[in-house]
Amino acid sequence: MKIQGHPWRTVWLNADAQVEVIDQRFLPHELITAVLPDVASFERAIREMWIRGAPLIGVVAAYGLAVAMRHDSSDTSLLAAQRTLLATRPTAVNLQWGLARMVADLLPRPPQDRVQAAFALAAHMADEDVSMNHQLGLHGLALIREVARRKPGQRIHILTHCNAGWLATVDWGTATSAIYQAYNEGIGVHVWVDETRPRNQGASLTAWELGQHGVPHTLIVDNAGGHLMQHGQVDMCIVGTDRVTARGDVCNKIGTYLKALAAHDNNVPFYVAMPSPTLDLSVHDGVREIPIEDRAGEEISHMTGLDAHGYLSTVQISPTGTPTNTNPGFDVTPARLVTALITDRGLCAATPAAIAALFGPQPQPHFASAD
Ligand SMILES: CSC[C@@H](O)[C@@H](O)C(=O)COP(=O)(O)O
Repeated sequence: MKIQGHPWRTVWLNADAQVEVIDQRFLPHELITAVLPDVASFERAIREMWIRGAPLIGVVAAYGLAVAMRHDSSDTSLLAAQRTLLATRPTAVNLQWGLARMVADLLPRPPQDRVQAAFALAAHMADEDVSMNHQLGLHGLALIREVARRKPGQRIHILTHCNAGWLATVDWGTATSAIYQAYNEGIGVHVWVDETRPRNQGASLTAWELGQHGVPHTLIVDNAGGHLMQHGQVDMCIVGTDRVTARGDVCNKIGTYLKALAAHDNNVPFYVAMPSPTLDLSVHDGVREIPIEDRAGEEISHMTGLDAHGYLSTVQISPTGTPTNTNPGFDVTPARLVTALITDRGLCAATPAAIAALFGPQPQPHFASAD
């Protein structure tokens, strides 16, 4: 998508053939990029959320293995890099998926062929992410067009949570892909952007990227969604996901579940945009089986933003010593609250039968243990 009119992706190979990313920690206030020269820098970039969002984590991790091969293309180096990167964030299945796909391709090759093959596959995965997101956006677009037909001349209000925009992917985004495509064809969309405490990905990232593209939007506090739904001000919710189970449970940023409950209570359709790599057929009961990332308490007790002089600064908002040791990064929305999954293969009911029919059995990936 565009930043100040110029097309960008979130990850690319620069003129020196180094992997470069947008360092999202500084958005929306500063647009800073970072070069990732070795596995340690990839580990930091994923763990400390310089880059984030399930699809992007998968692709950046794939590039991390390519860079590892450049330094040492042995089996030992490949598997060690896989283990290191796999341990960075537990919830988004795309991380396992991206690493496993790379290892399955590289391990059978002689070490001297691995660097070229690794960069080629990582680039292919980046391009594939872009086309899958575009494709699933077309299926979401059909849903938005349908609402537009029922409300001629009126705005279509779409609520989204966290950032499942292009910054969470290589391009287009998942939840935002349909929104960008609807906007591009002149449909009057308006997005309610949940701020998404504690890290505020909605306020800092979704609001920024929608604004850069010109999509009308309003930032709301996380607690406002239910009220807006009760007053008929939300036509549909579209969120992204970090992992969908074989029976259709959806893991996504903390707070998604509450939005799904409110949507259910108010007959507002609740859609989940899911590219194929985010489906994990090895998991059924999302609440019991998906590992939920436990994050630092400072995300609750502190906030970062611009101060009165325009400098980025961090302030404490809770009393010194208040316990903040419970900070789950994600929650699971049970399948029964999901109206449909918007996937690159088409719309899919969040049921075991519909998911199996559309996605079939997955080949077993080659996973290294994270411990
Ligand atoms: C297309 S991204 C879907 C999800 O990854 C997104 O909504 C989300 O939960 C991101 O979490 P984050 O912790 O910022 O990586």
